[in-house]
Amino acid sequence: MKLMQLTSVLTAAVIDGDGDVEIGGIETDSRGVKPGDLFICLPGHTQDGHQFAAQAAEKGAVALVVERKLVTKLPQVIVKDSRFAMAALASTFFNQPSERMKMIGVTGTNGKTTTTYLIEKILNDHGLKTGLIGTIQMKYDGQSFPMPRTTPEALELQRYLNDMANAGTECCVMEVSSHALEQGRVKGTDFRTAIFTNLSQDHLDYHHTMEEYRGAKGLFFSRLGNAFAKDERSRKYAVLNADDDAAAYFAKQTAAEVITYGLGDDADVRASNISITAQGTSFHVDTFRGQADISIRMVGKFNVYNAMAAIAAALLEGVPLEDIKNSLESVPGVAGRVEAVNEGQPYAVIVDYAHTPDGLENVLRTVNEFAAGRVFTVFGCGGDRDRTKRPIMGKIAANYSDVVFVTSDNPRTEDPELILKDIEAGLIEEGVPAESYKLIVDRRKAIEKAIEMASPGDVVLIAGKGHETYQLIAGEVLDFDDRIVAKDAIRGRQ
Ligand SMILES: CC(=O)N[C@H]1[C@@H](OP(=O)(O)OP(=O)(O)OC[C@H]2O[C@@H](n3ccc(=O)[nH]c3=O)[C@H](O)[C@@H]2O)O[C@H](CO)[C@@H](O)[C@@H]1O[C@H](C)C(=O)N[C@@H](C)C(=O)N[C@H](CCC(=O)O)C(=O)O
Ligand SMILES: Nc1ncnc2c1ncn2[C@@H]1O[C@H](COP(=O)(O)OP(=O)(O)OP(=O)(O)O)[C@@H](O)[C@H]1O
Ligand SMILES: N[C@H](CCC[C@H](N)C(=O)O)C(=O)O
Ligand SMILES: [Mg+2]
Repeated sequence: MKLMQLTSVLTAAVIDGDGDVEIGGIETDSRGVKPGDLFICLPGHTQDGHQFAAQAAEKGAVALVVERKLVTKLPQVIVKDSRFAMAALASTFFNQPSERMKMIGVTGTNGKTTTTYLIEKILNDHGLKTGLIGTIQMKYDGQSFPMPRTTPEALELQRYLNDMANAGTECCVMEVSSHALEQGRVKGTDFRTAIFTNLSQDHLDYHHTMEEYRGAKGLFFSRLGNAFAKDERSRKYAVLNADDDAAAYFAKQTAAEVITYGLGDDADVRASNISITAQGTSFHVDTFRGQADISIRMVGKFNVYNAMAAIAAALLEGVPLEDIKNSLESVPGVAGRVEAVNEGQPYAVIVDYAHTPDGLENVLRTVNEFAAGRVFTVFGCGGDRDRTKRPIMGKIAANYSDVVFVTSDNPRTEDPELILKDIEAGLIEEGVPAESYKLIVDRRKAIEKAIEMASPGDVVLIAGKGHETYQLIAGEVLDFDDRIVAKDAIRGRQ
């Protein structure tokens, strides 16, 4: 495709130089440029992509997209916002892949991964070829790929969506993080259904205040298109958790048809008679397409919410409620989400990805509902991320546990001991006696210690890292999997 043709989607962009140059690919990282590429200079949070234009040229870039004119021999396309340009050019270059599939997106502080997994399962069982993009992986057409982040950057996203659509995928269900919305990573992606799970504290390092954080999530709903399009395929839906205060705000922002779920009588999809055991959760559900009694194999009231969101989304795709029920009941669980580590030991060990105050409180409430004995919680908080959540999570852990093992999550570039101290501040403020908690920097040792102390009937909850198979310490990526470490510790004791 010629530069002029590709960039014609950017009405106000100015081309300085030869617009007839042939563009073979698009790249935003100079280190990955291949001959024939168009290099887009992005102003980042730590670096300015404009500084790498010369390096990109050396590696064979044939044109640049810039926000300010550079001294260069290459033709350059001058734009106001190169992130917007990236989204527009990527979706054009890859032939608008989101218009070739039904796109379902899930945003919210907690429950995105779980909800996307449920929807993917229901739609695939129904015979709709469905792909998935999110925290754990991307998968479609029997293949899966690990993902470095929850929501890919616009350029990668359009590339992946194109691969998916070309493989015959009919629906794509993906997680849409608040970072992605704020950075415009899903601009150029045409969503049919936007789902909201819940809003609670996280990422205040990035969004600063809860209002800003809510505003970022709101972008998802305000950007959805027309609810009343003539052909059904083009209609838009906002599926909102009516029990969360933010739902009313999102409902106001959107031009899509609002479908609600929750426990209240007014919700379009509403659950009642919730019953939780260590094996799973059962509930009754009333919907705009009938009612059913459903028993899922995942524990926790919060999973009833995830299931309701999935039910609403699947009903909108025409899946009968009876089929939805069968699919939901067949899901064994999602990796690293309330995942039991079972080596035949007389106490329970559970690995969970709760890494926010609300997530931790929810999973601990659930654990307390079925724990026959004491509850031991092993957890930490990630470094280079929201610091204000640390003491809050410390308090929550103490309130719902008999003993708390405060340890490292992914310290990244921070001093691990100081992160533990931030969490301890919450424990001290709460007046938790010193014998009720331990600070153990080494996560393996903390897990071993908790498991060593467990008696029959006790529950050891290991929270924060879930499916992760690594630990990020001082810039290094070390092998670490809570499930394997816990297994070794259980076996070591036996
Ligand atoms: C805060 C944030 O989201 N940062 C993302 C952002 O980084 P940045 O703006 O700092 O980029 P930068 O390093 O300054 O570089 C600017 C430009 O120069 C280019 N560059 C840089 C160096 C070089 O040698 N050559 C070169 O061309 C870069 O490719 C980039 O285009 O753009 C980068 C490239 O796309 C991302 O990798 C990076 O994600 C970082 C790694 C990250 O950790 N993000 C997390 C916080 C995140 O996005 N998390 C959410 C999940 C949140 C949730 O749970 O809800 C997610 O969606 O995963
Ligand atoms: N609907 C929910 N409400 C509150 N907490 C939840 C909900 N669903 C899951 N959780 C808790 O949050 C943890 C993370 O769940 P999940 O991975 O589905 O969320 P996520 O939104 O994808 O997280 P991330 O932002 O890291 O991608 C779970 O392990 C569980 O403890
Ligand atoms: N998506 C979340 C993951 C946090 C997982 C936790 N293990 C950590 O490293 O903080 C984030 O980017 O904040
Ligand atoms: Mg996720």
